[in-house]
Amino acid sequence: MSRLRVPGTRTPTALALPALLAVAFLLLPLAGILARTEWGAVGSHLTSPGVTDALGLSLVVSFWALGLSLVLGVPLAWLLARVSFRGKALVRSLVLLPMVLPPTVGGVALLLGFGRRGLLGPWLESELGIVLPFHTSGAVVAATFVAMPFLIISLEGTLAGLRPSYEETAASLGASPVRVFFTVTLPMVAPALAAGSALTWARALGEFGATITFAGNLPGTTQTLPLQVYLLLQEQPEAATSVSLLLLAVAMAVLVALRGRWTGIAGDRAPSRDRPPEEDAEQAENARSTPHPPAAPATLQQCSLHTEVSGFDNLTLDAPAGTTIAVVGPNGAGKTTLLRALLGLTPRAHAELRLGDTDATALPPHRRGVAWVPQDGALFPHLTALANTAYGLRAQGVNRDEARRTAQDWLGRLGVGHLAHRRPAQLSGGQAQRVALARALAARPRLLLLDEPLAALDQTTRAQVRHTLRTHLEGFGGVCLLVTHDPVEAISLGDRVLVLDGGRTLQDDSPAQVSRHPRSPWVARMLGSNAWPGTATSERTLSLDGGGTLVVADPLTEGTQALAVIAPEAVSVHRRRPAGSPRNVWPGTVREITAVGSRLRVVVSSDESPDLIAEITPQAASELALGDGTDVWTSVKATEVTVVTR
Ligand SMILES: Nc1ncnc2c1ncn2[C@@H]1O[C@H](COP(=O)(O)OP(=O)(O)OP(=O)(O)O)[C@@H](O)[C@H]1O
Repeated sequence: MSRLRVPGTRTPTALALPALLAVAFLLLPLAGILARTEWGAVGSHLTSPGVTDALGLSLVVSFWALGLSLVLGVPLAWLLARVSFRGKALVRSLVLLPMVLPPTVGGVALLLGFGRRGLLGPWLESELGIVLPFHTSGAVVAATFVAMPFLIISLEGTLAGLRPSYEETAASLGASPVRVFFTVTLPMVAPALAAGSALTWARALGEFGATITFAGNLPGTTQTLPLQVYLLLQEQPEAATSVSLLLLAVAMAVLVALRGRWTGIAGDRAPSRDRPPEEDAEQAENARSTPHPPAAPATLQQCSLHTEVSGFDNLTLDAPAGTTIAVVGPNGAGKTTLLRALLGLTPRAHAELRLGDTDATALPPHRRGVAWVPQDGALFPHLTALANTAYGLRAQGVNRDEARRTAQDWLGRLGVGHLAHRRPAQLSGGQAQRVALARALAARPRLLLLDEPLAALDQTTRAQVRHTLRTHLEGFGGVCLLVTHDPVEAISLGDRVLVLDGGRTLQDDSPAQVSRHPRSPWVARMLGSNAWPGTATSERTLSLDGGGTLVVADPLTEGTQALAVIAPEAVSVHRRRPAGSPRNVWPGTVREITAVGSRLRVVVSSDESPDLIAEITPQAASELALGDGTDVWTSVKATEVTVVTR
């Protein structure tokens, strides 16, 4: 393997010298221990009764300290990472304090807090009969005091970095908060928890200052190994060296085992692209495979939807069972807020929610029966596709075998049955989306929420997954809300299109109706049409907001605000001014030509009208010799203009 050296990064001598000195400074004491160890006597030193007693005590104390740190520190780390409360910065400083405090000062503080004459000590003694100083429990308290911060800070950082969508999705599949914590949160932070635990244990094992100050140095009771070393150093220096060697070896072993982990390898890994080589072939095969027929109605809940949302979003929505509603709208329109309100996951909007006969308004997210597929799928990275898919059923109390059978069946229906034992990192984007959908459907939701389910996929995969999605949405008994920015998705998947703007319903119609009569320029443009707002100046004339006039066929009342929608296919492009029937003719200049499928979209700018998009065949474009900057005439028949009054 060749090493790459960035040009111009020669090791500067001025830095190398002090750096080498620093390494030597750290190394020399360790070398001293190794050099002065009487190797032949190490065995007898380490097996002498005093040392074995101290070793046993050290293990007891350090593991108790670790246990206490886990019991107290994990909840504290969770609160620090997840809950905002007053005084949080102060609590965090308090947690870090033992790391920077001289341990003897820590010992004095413990005496004043928990000692016989401390704040809590007398109560502990009179009520519980516990006296900590000169007792093993005192050594445990001292070790916990100095070691627990290592656990808390490593865990807090990882928990804070964990995307909430995993836990929220788990709740939407029916898992209670406790179940979510043990089956999603903890496994995902396991590497950080293990690293923090190892450091905490090592720190507790090596604790000296606070222990000797608070708990004393009683052989067999509080005299742990580090205290033993201190004692031996005065009476038997060779034995002290051997015990030091043992502690050094333990510390090194912990560091080697941790290599780099402490700095936070969370479970929240970016999906690696380490797909097995057979993947592409499988994907191709997968694309060809026909999905299973939609789920049998018995496994699905046929529920209608009635909701009244207030807060940032203000709308009422009614839909019979089996309806798919495509939710569209510009950025910030409140689409995600609507979904989160239905899930019960946001304080920004409140949803009165009725699903079939059930009033779900007051139910917590995991009892609503509202399954959510977030944009990235949020498949649990520590579980296989099968376990991911079985998750909702398990959370709802279905036994393991049955849950797995049903999950396998759903994966099969979505054409990814053969990937059941893969982890999410070993799936392609399209496969992961199918698994995420299988997971949501397997949980038998009453309402299904899909947040841009195809956004992360490339064009080809998108078309395949869209097809799969359509097949399964047709078989889904409940109502499905599907947020999308893609007009093709909205029109091809939605039975209805709900257009939001500023948190309100702008339009809620069938796709055909929305395409024909878009209620805002944004919707019209999203659907690819020309949309010109204006005001009627006579029965058939619209004065356009962007300048110019437009003659329309539908009669208008003077003064009416209206939106004129012109499909790009209805725009004709000419090199000379056309004679004859069209009532709307403008001179202009070609500003842009782009290919859309087998046709060309031509954008024409004009001084007499707003920009106009025309769609023509490549043959027509070549006959007209069109290019950027070509002077042209455009025309639109009055009968081709759809007028939507506002
Ligand atoms: N946690 C939050 N705190 C405060 N404001 C928020 C929060 N989340 C969203 N918003 C604001 O609420 C409004 C609606 O946001 P929302 O995410 O629902 O929009 P959206 O329609 O999903 O947009 P996009 O298409 O960009 O995803 C936006 O103005 C956004 O800035």
